[in-house]
Amino acid sequence: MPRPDTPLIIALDYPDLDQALAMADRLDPARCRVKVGKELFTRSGPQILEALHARGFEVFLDLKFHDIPNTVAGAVEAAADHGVWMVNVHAGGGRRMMEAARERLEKRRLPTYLIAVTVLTSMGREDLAEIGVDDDPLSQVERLAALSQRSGMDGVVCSAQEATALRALCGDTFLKVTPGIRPSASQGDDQRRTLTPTRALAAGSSHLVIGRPVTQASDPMAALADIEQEIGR
Ligand SMILES: O=C(O)c1cc(=O)[nH]c(=O)n1[C@@H]1O[C@H](COP(=O)(O)O)[C@@H](O)[C@H]1O
Repeated sequence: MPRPDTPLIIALDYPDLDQALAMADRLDPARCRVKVGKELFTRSGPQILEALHARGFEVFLDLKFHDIPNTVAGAVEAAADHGVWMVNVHAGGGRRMMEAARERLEKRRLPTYLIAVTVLTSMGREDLAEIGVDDDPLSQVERLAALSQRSGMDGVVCSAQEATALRALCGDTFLKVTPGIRPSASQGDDQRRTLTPTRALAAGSSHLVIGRPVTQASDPMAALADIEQEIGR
């Protein structure tokens, strides 16, 4: 099946397999990718990946691994063995952790994209101060993105607010996967650093991760169609 030519990744943030697949069955694998996160994977296990692959979806397994290098390398290898399109780690785990993960994929020639989370989009300057980072989110994102690139990552997770700066710092081909996408009319929820789909793409996001604005909409398909129309797809 050809790779979908779309920046959209729909976050299947549901508490069980049935609800996640009910949503997936309404989506078109030619028009979006899907993301499986911590809640769904912890409840359903790898069978959700098999079910989504059987439906033709490319899957971003978002488990944000953050542990010692050997443990993360093994976890990333396990994810890649499930055939996922993309997997992520926390850049805060450091260079040796990211390099170990990259080396493990290289050794097995596994094609899964490996990206690193910089600063969660739910965090603002005050949240960073509380964990001892006395800096603005942009500076910390730039620092961690540069480290991620040096450590062999294919890209980062960041907010779209930082995408333009990262394009200048890390180049066009370095992936900028951006959650915190909020169509103008909808709410921010627990997100702090948000942008609309159109502005996110204009800023240089390579992929838009969208959850609640679609999954919690009264008519999810209409919400998705609005977003596709907004970004000209
Ligand atoms: O790695 C992620 O996907 C991620 C990183 C981040 O910094 N912020 C963030 O929101 N996410 C994920 O992106 C999705 C955003 O969902 P909504 O806020 O509902 O659109 C959730 O599944 C989050 O777990």
